[in-house]
Amino acid sequence: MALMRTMSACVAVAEKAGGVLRDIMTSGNLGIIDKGGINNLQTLADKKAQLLIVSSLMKHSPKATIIGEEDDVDYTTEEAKSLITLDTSSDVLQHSCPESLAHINEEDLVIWVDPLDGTKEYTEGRKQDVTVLIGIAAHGEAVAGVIYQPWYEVQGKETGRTLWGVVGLGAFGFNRQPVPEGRKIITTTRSHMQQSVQDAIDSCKPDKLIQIGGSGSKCILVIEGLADAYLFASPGTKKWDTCAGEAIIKALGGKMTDVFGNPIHYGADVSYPNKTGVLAAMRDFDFYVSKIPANIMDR
Ligand SMILES: Nc1ncnc2c1ncn2[C@@H]1O[C@H](COP(=O)(O)O)[C@@H](OP(=O)(O)O)[C@H]1O
Ligand SMILES: [Mg+2]
Ligand SMILES: [Mg+2]
Ligand SMILES: [Mg+2]
Repeated sequence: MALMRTMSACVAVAEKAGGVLRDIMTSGNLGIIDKGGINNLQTLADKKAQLLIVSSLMKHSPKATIIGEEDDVDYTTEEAKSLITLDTSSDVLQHSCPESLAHINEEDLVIWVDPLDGTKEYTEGRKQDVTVLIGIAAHGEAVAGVIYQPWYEVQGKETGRTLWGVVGLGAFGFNRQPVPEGRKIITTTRSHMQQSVQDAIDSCKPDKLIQIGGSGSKCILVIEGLADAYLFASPGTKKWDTCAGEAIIKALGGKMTDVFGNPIHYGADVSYPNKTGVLAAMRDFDFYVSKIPANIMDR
């Protein structure tokens, strides 16, 4: 039961954090900082949303390990206290914990927090690419996750939406399109393109390529059947980019690994970077793995 209790808080705080992203975008004062490297930005929204998420979860689930993307956030301030919420999601709490995860205790949980995924796109006003990601791992595996999309449009209104899932229970909050047999639409980065990424895609000979910002947004394309694979043959993403999406994709019967088909480990002491890239698909997973050249990351 610990997992569902913590998950219910993760869903509620992801939605609240989405409100922070909307408010800061509306204010027009993004406070953009360059963290170094290629298109590796931070804004006031990344920091404030992480402050809200992590201080709330520390209070709600104090025995869990919580790891957030931004490393310069001070949780001891008055602002941190004022942002704490102990809200939970009744949508989550109305489900029982799947049998396979019922033995997990709060201290077994590692929560990976990406307060704003798609920061580069956020700074460019590409709001549809932006998500809040909170993934929960237990014994090194992604087991539950929430993706909140603050600017998702319903009938022309930016109402936002929440996708969440638990392995063994299922996933909720989206519509999966029927997908034609054998179709190969690949989605990948738009702001971190590299030769190795292009080469891996080319060897899969896709019918179409969709380049959008954010790891969460690309997971959503795969989840909804608008893309068949998320392929990024490069280092660059970190555990907080992939944990939530992996859990939801797995809950639906799909798979996410590195580009060679090796599992991604999410234990508290793993190194953050996904050094050997990301591959996710709901079907034909082995096809994509079979097309990746063994030396792809050396290019
Ligand atoms: N070369 C790189 N350097 C730093 N971050 C990278 C990166 N490649 C990908 N990422 C991070 O991975 C996430 C998805 O990237 P992309 O949009 O290129 O697919 C983004 O998360 P954030 O926006 O949370 O930082 C992005 O910053
Ligand atoms: Mg970032
Ligand atoms: Mg991210
Ligand atoms: Mg981020």
